[in-house]
This record gives sequence, C-alpha cells and structure tokens, in this order.
Amino acid sequence: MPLNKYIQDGDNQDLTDERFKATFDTDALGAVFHGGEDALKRVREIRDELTKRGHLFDALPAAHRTRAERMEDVSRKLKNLMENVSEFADFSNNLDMLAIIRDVMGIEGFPLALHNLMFVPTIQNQADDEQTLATLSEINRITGTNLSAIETTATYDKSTEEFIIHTPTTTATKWWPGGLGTSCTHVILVANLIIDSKNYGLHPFFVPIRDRNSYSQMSGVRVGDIGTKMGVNCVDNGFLAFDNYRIPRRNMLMKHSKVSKEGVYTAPSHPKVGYTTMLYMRSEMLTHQSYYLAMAMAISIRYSAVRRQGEIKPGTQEVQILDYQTQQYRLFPGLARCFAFVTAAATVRQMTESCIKELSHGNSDVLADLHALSCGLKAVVTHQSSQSIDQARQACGGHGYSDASYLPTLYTCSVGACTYEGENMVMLLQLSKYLMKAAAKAEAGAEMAPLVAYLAVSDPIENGDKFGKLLNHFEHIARHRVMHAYHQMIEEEKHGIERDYAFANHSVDWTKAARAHTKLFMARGFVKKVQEIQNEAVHDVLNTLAELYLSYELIEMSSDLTANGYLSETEVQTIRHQIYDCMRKIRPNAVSIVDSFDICDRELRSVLGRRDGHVYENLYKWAQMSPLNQKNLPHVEKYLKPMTSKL
Ligand SMILES: Cc1cc2nc3c(=O)[nH]c(=O)nc-3n(C[C@H](O)[C@H](O)[C@H](O)COP(=O)(O)OP(=O)(O)OC[C@H]3O[C@@H](n4cnc5c(N)ncnc54)[C@H](O)[C@@H]3O)c2cc1C
Repeated sequence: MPLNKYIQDGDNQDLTDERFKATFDTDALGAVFHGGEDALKRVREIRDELTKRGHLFDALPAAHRTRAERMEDVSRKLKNLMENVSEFADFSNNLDMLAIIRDVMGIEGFPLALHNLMFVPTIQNQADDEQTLATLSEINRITGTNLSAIETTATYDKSTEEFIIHTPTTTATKWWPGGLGTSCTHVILVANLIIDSKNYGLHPFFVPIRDRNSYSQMSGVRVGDIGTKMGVNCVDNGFLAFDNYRIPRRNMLMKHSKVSKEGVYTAPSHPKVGYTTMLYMRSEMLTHQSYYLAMAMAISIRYSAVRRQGEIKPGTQEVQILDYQTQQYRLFPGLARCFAFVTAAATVRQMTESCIKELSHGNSDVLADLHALSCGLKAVVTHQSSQSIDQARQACGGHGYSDASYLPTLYTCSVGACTYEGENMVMLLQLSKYLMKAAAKAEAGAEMAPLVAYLAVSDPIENGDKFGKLLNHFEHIARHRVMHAYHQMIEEEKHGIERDYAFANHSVDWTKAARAHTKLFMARGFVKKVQEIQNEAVHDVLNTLAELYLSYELIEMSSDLTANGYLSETEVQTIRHQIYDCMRKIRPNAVSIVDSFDICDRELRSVLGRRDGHVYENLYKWAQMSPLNQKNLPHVEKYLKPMTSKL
C-alpha cells in the first residue's frame, strides 16, 4: 500500500509518479493539519454525507453566474442544507459547520454567514441568562451582524423604558456589515449609550431591522446592499442608519453592563469585556486563512507537477515547472506557512476559549495579552497568507489568472481579511501600544508577562541546537526592534514631545516591531508543534518545513541580522542556504504534502488543482460553460454585427 492515499488508476502520470515518492503517510500528516485523527475522520464523514445530497451543489461554476444568480444559488443551498443538516451533522459544532460550509458554499460567503460566527457568540458572551434564552430562540433561523457605529446613539427614555436609536449624520451610516444588505432581520448594534445626557460609551443592543416574515424594513430603519466588491460577492454587505428608532430596555445586552428601569447604569467588571466576540472571530479568521492558503498550495503545487515548460539545459526534455528552484522559492515558503498558521490558530483558539471562561468568572488578567497577540496575528497572517496566495497565482502563469484556477477567488477572499475585523495597520499599532508598555517594564526591571519576557533578557552567548539558534535570532530581532522604537520615542519625549505624538512619529518602526514580535510567537509555536510529533516520517517532513519557515522569515528580515554586527554576512548566507537545502528535501514530497490537506475537488473548485491532474481537457470543458459561448449574444447582435457589416 503506497504511503500516499490519493493515488488512483487513470490519473495524470506525472502526479502519480510524484505520489509514489512520498516518504510519509498522507493520512498521518492530514491529521496534524486538521487538528487530530478524529477531526480528519469527521471531515471525511461529513463529505461522504454531502456527496449523497446532490441538491446541495451547483450545476454551473460560480464564475459563470451573475451576482444575483450566485446569491440565489447560495440561498437555495442554505435552505436545502438547513432542511437536511441535522440528519448527519451538528451545525452548532464548529468543525461540522466549517466542513459543510467549505464544501457546499465555498469561500465567497453566503447571506447568513455571520450568524454562527459572530451573532451567536456575541449573544452568548454578552447577553444575561434570561436574554440569551429569549434572543437565541427569537433569532432561530435568522441572523444579524456585529456593528461598530461610533456616532450612533442609544438614548434611554425612562418614561417608556426604551432606547431611542439614532444615526446623527449621513457619514455615520454604518457601511459594510455582512448580511445587512438583504438577509438579516436582527443585528447586534454597538452604539453610544446615553442616559440623562451622559455618554457611557459603546454598548451592544439587539435590534430588529426587518420584519422576519415579510422582510420589509422597520419604520425608522434605513438598510440596503452596498454593491459589488473585489471579492466575497456572495455576502450581501450592507449599510444601516436609524431615525429615532425605539427598542425596549431589555434589548440592551446586559451580561456585563446594565441599565435599570430607573436609568441607573452599572459598569462592566473590565472595560474590555466586550472584546470577546472580536477575539473569537479573529481566532477563527486564522483558521480560515490557513485553509485558503492550503487550497492555493494544493492547486499551484499539483499544477506545477503537471505543467511541463522549458528546459533546464537546452535540448533536453521539458521539465515539470516544480523542478525550477525559482518556482519552489515562490511556493514552498507558503506551504510551510500553512502549518505555521494552523498551529498559531489552534493555540489562539485555546487561549481565547480559556480567556472567555476566565472572564465569566470575573477574571480579566490575560485579556490584554491575548488581545494584543490576536491583533498581531490577525495582521501578519492575513497579509502573509494573501501574499503567498498571490505568489501561487503568479506561479501558475496565465491559467492562474483564470477563474478556472480558483486562485483569483482565493486571493480576493484572503486579502479582504487584511481590512475587516480590524484594519491591519491599526492592528499592528494596537499591538505596538502593548509592546510600548512592555518595553517600559523591561527597562524598569519589572515582572514581565510570558509572551514578552524575552524583552528583558540579552542575547544568549550559548546558541543551542538548530531550532534554538534560529529562535534566538527571532528573539534578537523582535527585542531590538521593540527597544529601538521605544528608545526613539523616549528620546523625543525628553525634548518635550508628548507621548502620543512621540509614539506616532515612530509608528512605522513600531509596526515593524509588532510584526517581529508576532513572527517570534509563530516560530516558537511551530517548533514546539514539530517537537510534539511522534510519527517519525511525519516529524521529518514537518521538521524540514519548520526549518524552511524559520529560515525564510529570518531572511525576509535579514538586514536586522547583520545590523550592529549581530551576525556576519557569512552566517546570514548560511541561513539562506538552509532555505535552498530545505526546498530540495521538500520537492519529492511536495504533492503528497498538499494531498494531506485532504481538500476534495468539489471543495477546491479548481480545474488546475484537480486530484487526477487532468487539467487541459477540463479547462476546455470549463470554458464551454461560459455564458459567452451561447449564440445570439446581445452585444454581438446589437453592436458588433452592425459595425462590422459596414466595414
Ligand atoms: C470584505 C469586507 C467585509 C467587511 N465586513 C464587515 C462586517 O461584517 N462588519 C463591519 O462592521 N465591518 C465590516 N467591514 C468594514 C471594515 O471593518 C472596515 O473597512 C475596516 O475596519 C477599516 O475601516 P475603514 O474602512 O473606516 O477605514 P479607515 O479607518 O478610513 O482607514 C483607512 C486607512 O487609514 C489608515 N488608518 C486608519 N486609522 C488609522 C490609525 N489609527 N493609525 C494609522 N493609520 C490609520 C489605515 O491604513 C487604513 O487602511 C468589512 C470590510 C471589508 C473590506
């Protein structure tokens, strides 16, 4: 039995040959990627159940449909799914839900996508017990979203025991939330709470915006779709504004802050308890990004094994493009990042779950550390993931630009995440503020939180083993970047510049420090994960991927390595050569590594990335489905024929 479990008769011979080279069991590596054998088994069970239900899938690829048709397709699939899902899966279970959504819906979203991801967690974390019961039964089968309407107010009216929701200016209209456009009937609105003319800051409210039966807008609510976007066009991102719209007092989510009938306000135990949905959402985003990247890698690496182009030595046989060192340099760092990201995602998910539990017992000690970390990870992972996906797209030549590859969709979905749930630069600056406080503590010799303890120590003289040495370099860079930004800021303060301005004047350096801190966290996590792997063959593969990951990220920051003579040019050159050595070792296993992601063709939606490698005949079939291949096209009939007939 071959170690690669994806070999089938009749496949493209180059792909089959690649698969026979596997040095590890693809199921064992698949279990690592999916978070354990049970998780992988469950994903496969769900897939088998879905295969039995053909009515959940589309006849035509989404690329050949208009936006309205796509919205209709995803809504039909959602309705069919909701009628069937309980027969074979638990939609409230994250693993089940994600496996189903990826397979049936794809990655471009669907109208009620934020329901389980944001709406339900917000209710669970911020509504009191009575409200949780009432709202969750109220919103059964309908959805909403999480708004951050800075100018919108919720003014308490004691006489009627209601809040009056109002959007004071056109510029304060909330823009973007997913699902607002056409589909959601209730939202979690974040608005300024006003009692007796005093503003108590942003608080969450459960607000009906459309009638759940007729879908007509409530009077006093202005809501609609914002139009097409670069990607995620199956999500109806929308706009929302209120004109003195009234909701009952108990529609404010009151687990943490409260307003009594008489208008007495009770503050939350910790001012940032409302951050929990955001934390949860960000940890989920890391998982999604790992998956988008894994899909892009599966497509581009399989295609690079099938595609033969050019010769290394003129006059010899055309080579698989995967044999070019330049191709490997474009793709393999992305492959390694898949495992680094999925590992970071799992760690942060665990940390978030335990933080939410602690908060429910009134303990908010770790919230600041976790919030800062999640900001950095969100920014670095979304940026690097979209960067690597675009490299994968370019590495597939012309066909990578075609929607048939699915790479453009993967890129637009991934890069959108650089903006939503906290714009990346703003995220890095939030982490920077945390690092600024940590740097001050390090200088003062105060006790440090574990994630920043490295700031208070100096470079070790003893370098340790291979990974120990590389991790020391990460620490060195992060420490120097953080302390450099801090000292520059302090120097300005000494010249009378206020702290906020001194920070802003060095914000580029601070964001570089924030990135280095985040990369250190990911590098440490990846190494720890590799060290835990028992299966020797899988350990070897991951060991090489981790070495590639660490070496590549360090070379990306190589000017920091040579600054102040920390490393010599020769030492940096050695790290650079480690990358090439790792690429050579990964090459024979590359197809088997992406096979291990266990992403089926239906889910991958890519002609280039097909498991069987039969790319070209299927590209032809895909093109035949283009609506532009029909007869009597209006643009030809109305405009081109009359023009050309006169020539
Ligand atoms: C695909 C997509 C889906 C979305 N979904 C939702 C959703 O479901 N719900 C929702 O509420 N919102 C959603 N959004 C909106 C998104 O959260 C915001 O666009 C994002 O937070 C950035 O805010 P902004 O657009 O107002 O940009 P601005 O705040 O105007 O920022 C513009 C630029 O200015 C710079 N900048 C801004 N502030 C600072 C600062 N303090 N320091 C330094 N530089 C700064 C940044 O470089 C930034 O890119 C979505 C957006 C996209 C693209």
